[in-house]
Amino acid sequence: MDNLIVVDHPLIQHKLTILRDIETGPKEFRELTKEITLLLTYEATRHIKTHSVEISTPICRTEGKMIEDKKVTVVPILRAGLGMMEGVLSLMPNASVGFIGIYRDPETIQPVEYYAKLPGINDNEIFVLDPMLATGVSSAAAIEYVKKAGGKHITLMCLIASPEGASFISSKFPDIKIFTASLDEKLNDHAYIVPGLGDAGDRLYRTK
Ligand SMILES: O=P(O)(O)OC[C@H]1O[C@H](OP(=O)(O)OP(=O)(O)O)[C@H](O)[C@@H]1O
Ligand SMILES: O=c1cc[nH]c(=O)[nH]1
Ligand SMILES: [Mg+2]
Repeated sequence: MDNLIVVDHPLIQHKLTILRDIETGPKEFRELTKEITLLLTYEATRHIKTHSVEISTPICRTEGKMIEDKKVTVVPILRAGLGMMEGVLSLMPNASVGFIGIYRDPETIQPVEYYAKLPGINDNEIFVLDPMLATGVSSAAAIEYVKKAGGKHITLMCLIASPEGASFISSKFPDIKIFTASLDEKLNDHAYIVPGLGDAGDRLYRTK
């Protein structure tokens, strides 16, 4: 899978290990989700354009490079993607944010879309956020929605991907890169990622 990038930096591995631990409570879980996402963002934004600006240092005039984060749109998939949002926004505070609400029906394992509000996305760089790429149906539904709204430059960021989810997304959207902190072993009979971290939304918001 050429379009799957596993960002297995030691700092990310360390934080992901604590995140997975069943003993880690919601406060730390939220902090780690933000921190890992921030580190993933560093890699996932390598391709974004820079432009030259002239500035004065205390010594002389010089040219520097800057990004235009006003042309970036972040799209967390509710609920659990919300936990990743601040990690991206802390590096690109002028990005616009769109929200897509999707939950996975536990019986059918099909995505149920219940909310969507996207800003104008024009030619923006779009980062879809979904912490768990399990079967991939939720991310695929969100990507389809963003594409229908005119999104062209889409990157998917997740914390943990399953082989099944990663190959589903990469065959459906060969032009989309997936950045993940880990490619896990497999899905279990309930389509949960193994070893995974359980239900990301429940752990972020203590709903179970
Ligand atoms: O790859 P998939 O098989 O689609 O599974 C992944 C999705 O499942 C979870 O959402 P969930 O349905 O638990 O909703 P929540 O975020 O509101 O908890 C998770 O946050 C992903 O969006
Ligand atoms: O392992 C999984 C699969 C789907 N959703 C989660 O939150 N975790
Ligand atoms: Mg959930």
